[in-house]
Amino acid sequence: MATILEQGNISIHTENIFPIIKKWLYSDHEIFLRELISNAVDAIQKLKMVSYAGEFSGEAGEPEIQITLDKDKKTLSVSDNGIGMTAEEVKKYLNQVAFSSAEEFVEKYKNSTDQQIIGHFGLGFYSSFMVAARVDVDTLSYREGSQAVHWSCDGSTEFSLEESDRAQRGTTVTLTLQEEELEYLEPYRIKQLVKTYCDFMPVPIKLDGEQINRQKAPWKESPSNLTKEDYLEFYRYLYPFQEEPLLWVHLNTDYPFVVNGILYFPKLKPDVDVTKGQIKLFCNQVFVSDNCEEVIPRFLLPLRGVIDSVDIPLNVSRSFLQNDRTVRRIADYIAKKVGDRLKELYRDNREEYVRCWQDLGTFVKFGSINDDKFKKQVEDILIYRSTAELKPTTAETPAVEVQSEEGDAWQTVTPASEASPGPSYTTIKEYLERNQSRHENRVFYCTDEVTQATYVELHKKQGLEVLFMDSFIDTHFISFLEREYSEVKFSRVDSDLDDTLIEKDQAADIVDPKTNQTRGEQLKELFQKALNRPKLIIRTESLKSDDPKGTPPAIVLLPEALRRLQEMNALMQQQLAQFPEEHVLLVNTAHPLIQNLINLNQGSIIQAEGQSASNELADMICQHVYDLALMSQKGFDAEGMKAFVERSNEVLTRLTEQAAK
Ligand SMILES: Nc1ncnc2c1ncn2[C@@H]1O[C@H](COP(=O)(O)OP(=O)(O)OP(=O)(O)O)[C@@H](O)[C@H]1O
Repeated sequence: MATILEQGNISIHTENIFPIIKKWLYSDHEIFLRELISNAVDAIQKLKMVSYAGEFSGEAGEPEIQITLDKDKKTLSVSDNGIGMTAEEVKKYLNQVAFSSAEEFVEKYKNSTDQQIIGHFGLGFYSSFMVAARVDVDTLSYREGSQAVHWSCDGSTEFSLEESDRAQRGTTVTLTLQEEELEYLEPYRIKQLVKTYCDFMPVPIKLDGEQINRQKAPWKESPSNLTKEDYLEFYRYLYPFQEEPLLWVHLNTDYPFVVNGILYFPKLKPDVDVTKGQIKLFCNQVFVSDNCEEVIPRFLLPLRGVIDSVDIPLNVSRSFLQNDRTVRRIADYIAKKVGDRLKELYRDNREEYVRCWQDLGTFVKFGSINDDKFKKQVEDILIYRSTAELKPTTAETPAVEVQSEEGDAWQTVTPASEASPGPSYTTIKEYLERNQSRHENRVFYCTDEVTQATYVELHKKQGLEVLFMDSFIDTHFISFLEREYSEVKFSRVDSDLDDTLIEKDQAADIVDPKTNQTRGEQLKELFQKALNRPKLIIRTESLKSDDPKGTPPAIVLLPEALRRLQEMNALMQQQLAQFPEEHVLLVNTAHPLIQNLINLNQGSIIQAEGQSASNELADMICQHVYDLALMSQKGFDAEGMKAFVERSNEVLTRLTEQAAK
């Protein structure tokens, strides 16, 4: 029989602390394991420290934590080969420190209705009583000549302390589980918990001899020790079966707060919910939370990876966290690092920057709209694909100031590819400077390269530079740019035609003595009659070109203000913008087809009263020209498509009949 060293009452001030602990956050009982393993890790680290300090000269052995499950005895034990405790320490730490921290915690939160406590850290050792009917601690201190001791407590405020015959240094905490907590005897459940909370703890955690944690936490390593493959491997580990990230940033600072972490830029998809964070929050390699929406700026939510900081308060509510000064400074630090990373890539590897821009751009734009500081940081590296043929970008292009701190490493996923001309990219500033003499303070942009191809081509042919603003965030971003550059007018290529695209057409003004109408008026009337759309505005202009056949016979224009109104209404009603009936059909009088049309129609006027065959054909061709112009603005509905096909066949039949005559 072991010598009983002491029996007594644990000094606590809150009566019946156990029922409160047991009830505390029922769903979070599982954190007891995290707490026990954290204590075991601490005990192992402490042994290292006393060893370094020369206070321990014995054999430390390989650090390790063992979890043992015994279904018969209904026990779960966590065993470490750390520093251990003397009888005095057991009394001090388990009876007083542990209890007082548990008491303090319960005191603080027992009336709290806010269940959103971020980490539930600090409950410590006594969280065991959430699941255990009895807790036994068997421990032997590293101190020479120590007597091993056994502490036991059955959940009441009474404890017993006896001598133990334990021979190995370290501590074993054994929980005899309550009947309703027997799930913690299942190996799969323990593996799952270790994987969630303790995967990156720096000591091997073993269950039945098998190591069940990954142990290595790359974010704690020096960036210079990590290869590209290490970063990628870690990403795949955290987010299996996902596309490779574009690039990453390794956070590593000790002052004025401690933050470590690796943040990855994933490829952004329009359907990704950017309001849901996927960055994992850790505290000293212990998993805290699956998102840290309160810790990082909103616009950084699309990023993935890990942030680890002991300076983020965890026993607080999420709303408190948001307003915490240190947390806000940490958030600013992270945003700045991300901005620096992008600037560095822009400066050092422009090709790579451009390659990733399709995805990065959305992110950078989102950040610019949402965060003024970030906007200032990245405004010079916001680029747009342009129709201008600019010189291939090189590393010598305007340098961007990048602040780098020792220890921060920036890596890119793909090495710079061989220089290839590729598409040109420009900043708005460069665009405005380049085009100042031709169209001051005016930016032409295109939101859909395919449907707006005709318009882009028209601009290009006349040497007007068009920017592609075709990512899903760009509609919002253009409004943002307009606020930023208040003196600049942004016009979509299909909103109106710049004067430089139009030639003064003398012929259109000639009055036909037979009808007393100008050619322009005749055409307008012809189209009005054929199309019969009262809201349609018909304009006749001669489009400038060396080869009129190369320009379209007609185009549909949608005035900028009108289109935006439409888009806004649609947004408010959460619908897709409908194509407004009120739009402009610009008929290109320079095109041979339009010239022929006038002749065809005139022929019919002379020929006969009423609707002649050529009259009919002219009408049909008008409708056809309109349909073709409309096609680049909107698709046909079923009826429109049917009419278009039928008319195409009819027009072709008539034309072939005429040609065969
Ligand atoms: N496995 C162990 N080996 C050695 N000492 C231990 C062990 N477990 C607990 N202790 C001692 O008991 C004390 C109380 O533990 P407890 O978990 O309640 O609080 P803590 O670890 O100090 O802080 P926290 O509340 O953040 O967990 C510890 O500080 C430590 O000195």
